[in-house]
Amino acid sequence: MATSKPSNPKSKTQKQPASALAPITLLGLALIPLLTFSYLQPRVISNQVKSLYGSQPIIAYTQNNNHHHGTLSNSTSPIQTNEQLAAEYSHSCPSHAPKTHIFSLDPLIIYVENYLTPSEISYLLSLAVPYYRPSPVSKGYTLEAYDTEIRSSMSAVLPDDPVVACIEQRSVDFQGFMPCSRLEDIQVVKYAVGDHFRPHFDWFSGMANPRISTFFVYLACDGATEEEECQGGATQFPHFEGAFSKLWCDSGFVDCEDDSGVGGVAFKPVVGNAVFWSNLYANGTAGHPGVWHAGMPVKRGRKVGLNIFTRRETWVPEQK
Ligand SMILES: O=C(O)CCC(=O)C(=O)O
Ligand SMILES: [Fe+2]
Repeated sequence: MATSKPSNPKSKTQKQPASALAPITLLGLALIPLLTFSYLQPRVISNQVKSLYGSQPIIAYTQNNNHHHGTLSNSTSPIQTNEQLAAEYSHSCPSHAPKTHIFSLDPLIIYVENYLTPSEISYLLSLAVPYYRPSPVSKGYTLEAYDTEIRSSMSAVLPDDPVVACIEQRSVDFQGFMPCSRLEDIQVVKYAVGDHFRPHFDWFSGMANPRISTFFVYLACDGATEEEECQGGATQFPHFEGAFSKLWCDSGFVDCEDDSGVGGVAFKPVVGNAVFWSNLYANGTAGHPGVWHAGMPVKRGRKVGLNIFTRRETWVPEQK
């Protein structure tokens, strides 16, 4: 069953439960031309960035079922164009049932297969293009700073958009139907060869409104040719101390040949999949040392990911 769509996709208000959908669906149908029109308009987006979008190239990704990282291939379902996807998502968010695996209870780490569909991934990759800027780092209490020794990559804060709104809704529903207002604007991050993010917490001490959780979703891991995959670029949790089944290695989700010698666990960039973790201890205090994590250097090709951060309280864009 589809999830209803807020009339303003970026209003980040809670969506209606499915049972209350009928009148809203009718209203939604009546609003389609309006929303489609609005999708084609320039949007004012978070803080600094203002831009037009709408005619980015469509990257044809297809479904991959073989659990290895790389681009998506061998589709069974047709890929929608960006325009089709935006029109559909403006009407209602489609149902989506990703497959979840608890990796660890303490810290809480959940692995999600197919968190995003191939069409959504193509869409986000196109949407991000005009917004890439060098990725900032947060240093203690200071605001944005740049230090490529700590973090080298390009980040794109995504604009107000119907597909983004549905992915945000999916992300708060996953977390017990939280209000959408707790989410930061979601961010695409792109790593070329040699790019990395040194070990860090997404939460830091002194954050007035801490990031309580993170989704990191893999959008691309590709190389020079269509068949080639990226190498490196795992998301590593060097202080993770728990044991896990060898099946995590066999599935291709965890890099068990990691040669960095630091132990812990490293998740490979498997396109479409996500790692979700809580930055908190079970009693709600931040931050759990087991989720200290890094984006390992990319050794070949490019890796693109999506950060979805949830705050404890309503997120105010200026807030760091
Ligand atoms: O690139 C990764 O695997 C992790 C990225 C990350 O930790 C972040 O952007 O905060
Ligand atoms: Fe991080």
